[in-house]
Amino acid sequence: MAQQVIGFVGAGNMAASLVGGMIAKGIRPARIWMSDVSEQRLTDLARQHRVHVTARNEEIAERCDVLVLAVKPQLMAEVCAGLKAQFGDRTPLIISIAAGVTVDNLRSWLGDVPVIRTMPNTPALVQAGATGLYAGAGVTEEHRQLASQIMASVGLTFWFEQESELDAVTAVSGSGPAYFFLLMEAMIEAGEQLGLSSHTARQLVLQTAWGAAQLAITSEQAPAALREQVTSPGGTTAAALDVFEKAGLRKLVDDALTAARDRARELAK
Ligand SMILES: NC(=O)c1ccc[n+]([C@@H]2O[C@H](COP(=O)([O-])OP(=O)(O)OC[C@H]3O[C@@H](n4cnc5c(N)ncnc54)[C@H](OP(=O)(O)O)[C@@H]3O)[C@@H](O)[C@H]2O)c1
Ligand code: PRO
Repeated sequence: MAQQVIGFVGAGNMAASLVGGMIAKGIRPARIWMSDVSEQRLTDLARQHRVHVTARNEEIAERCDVLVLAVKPQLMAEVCAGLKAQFGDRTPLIISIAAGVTVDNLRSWLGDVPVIRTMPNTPALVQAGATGLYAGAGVTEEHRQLASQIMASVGLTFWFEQESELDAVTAVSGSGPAYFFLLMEAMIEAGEQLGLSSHTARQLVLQTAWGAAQLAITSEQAPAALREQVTSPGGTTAAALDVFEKAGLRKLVDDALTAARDRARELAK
């Protein structure tokens, strides 16, 4: 990757996951700046990752070639106003990771700068992320490659032609890790109820989740076929799956992802 300096505005959960993954992949910490309102958080990140930190977002705008906007969507307008004042004649590449916030929103606050909107997820921390990207007006092929390189350093990347698709990406993979964590929590609790120790239930559930994901990723067969291979007719798995299906799990998942997609749309307003 070229030697551009990359600044993160907002050093919370998602920014820390991206930075942790980028550094583990070999990007030099000296090329990374992070700003936040929490001095403690910055101190911890500087100690952990050896990145540059500052409490002034303006310093990121002054120093960095690429600005990754990683504050909550509701704060984005205010934060962008502070950044814009520092650009002068420079037009840094803007990469937003905020849910819902559109390229038009961002360019109305930041002016005529190239904006790439993205939706990563927290498994970026272990280079197992999935990121959707959309290029707005003024984005060059070089900008695209730079954003691809940053996000590809922490997992898979997928470019989209329609910006609206990023709201669906948010519902599927941006929020997605939380759905799987919820299922893990529920399975660990159920395992404990069935008499396993907390430690054993946790180990069994996590290894099973990891193994199922690895199998699904590496197999040429669809998840439905892999599920059928676990399910002996009249056996234990069939008994469990019958409970899930009768309770309307598929409809529940559909409703949940639609709610996430709709919330992303609302955040744009
Ligand atoms: N978490 C995810 O899984 C995920 C995935 C994809 C995309 N995203 C997007 O990533 C963005 C950040 O989400 P997050 O989950 O990482 O949230 P977060 O943990 O709350 O991180 C945001 C950070 O920004 C700080 N901050 C608040 N005001 C600021 C300001 N004026 N200038 C600089 N920093 C400021 C916050 O500090 P305080 O906490 O002290 O306010 C916090 O440390 C959101 O737009 C979200 O949609 C998140
Ligand atoms: N976390 C952010 C949210 O919950 C965006 C996707 C994952 O809004």
